[in-house]
Amino acid sequence: MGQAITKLFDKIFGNREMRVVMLGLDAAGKTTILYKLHIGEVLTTVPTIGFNVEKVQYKNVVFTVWDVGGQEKLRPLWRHYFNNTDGLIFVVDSQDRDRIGKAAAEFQAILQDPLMLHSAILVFANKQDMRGCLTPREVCEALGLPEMRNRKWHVQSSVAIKGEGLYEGLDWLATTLKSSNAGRPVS
Ligand SMILES: Nc1nc2c(ncn2[C@@H]2O[C@H](COP(=O)(O)OP(=O)(O)OP(=O)(O)O)[C@@H](O)[C@H]2O)c(=O)[nH]1
Ligand SMILES: [Mg+2]
Repeated sequence: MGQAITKLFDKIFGNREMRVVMLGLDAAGKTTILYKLHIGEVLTTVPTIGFNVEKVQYKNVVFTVWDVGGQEKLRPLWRHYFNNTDGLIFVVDSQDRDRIGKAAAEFQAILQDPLMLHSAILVFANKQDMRGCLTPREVCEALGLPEMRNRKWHVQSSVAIKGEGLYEGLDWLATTLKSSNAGRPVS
């Protein structure tokens, strides 16, 4: 009995490991976000060909974050990262008004993949420091999130180069994933 309670307690409050895939068009700021979270610094990035993967600990959740290159020719490869994914982080360059429609089309395509039907969705409306950018609400509407039923989603305003909004986003993801009992206990 005591053991069963301890196990239950661990399941709810113990450390958990979550697998997260971070996608978005090229130059949205994915790699900047990953390394700001991982080492606390802004690195000079080059366009990602392939992927970067790092572990990021937040509170008692260890996120394994896969940051996949967003150039057009690389996007068909995204689906290879969908398996066993607990959460999707979709990064939008809020200043790139010309390509918000393209970002929305790619976003909708990801969500329709059978492997992604149950993943929680965190959107970073990034580059909020840029003049004339779309507001987080505009990004939310452009992506079609308000019409989305039966999905857990959240739009977080961010400035990756200053680290603003990043931990707030992870906080939502950690809380949401834990409440749906996603992820695996850390062994
Ligand atoms: N002003 C501003 N620039 C940013 C912000 N976040 C990222 N950048 C810049 O945007 C450029 C692209 O950032 P990356 O992190 O390389 O973009 P990415 O999404 O990884 O791009 P791919 O690897 O090609 O898919 C870099 O010059 C970053 O410094 C931000 O919040 N504000
Ligand atoms: Mg990159």
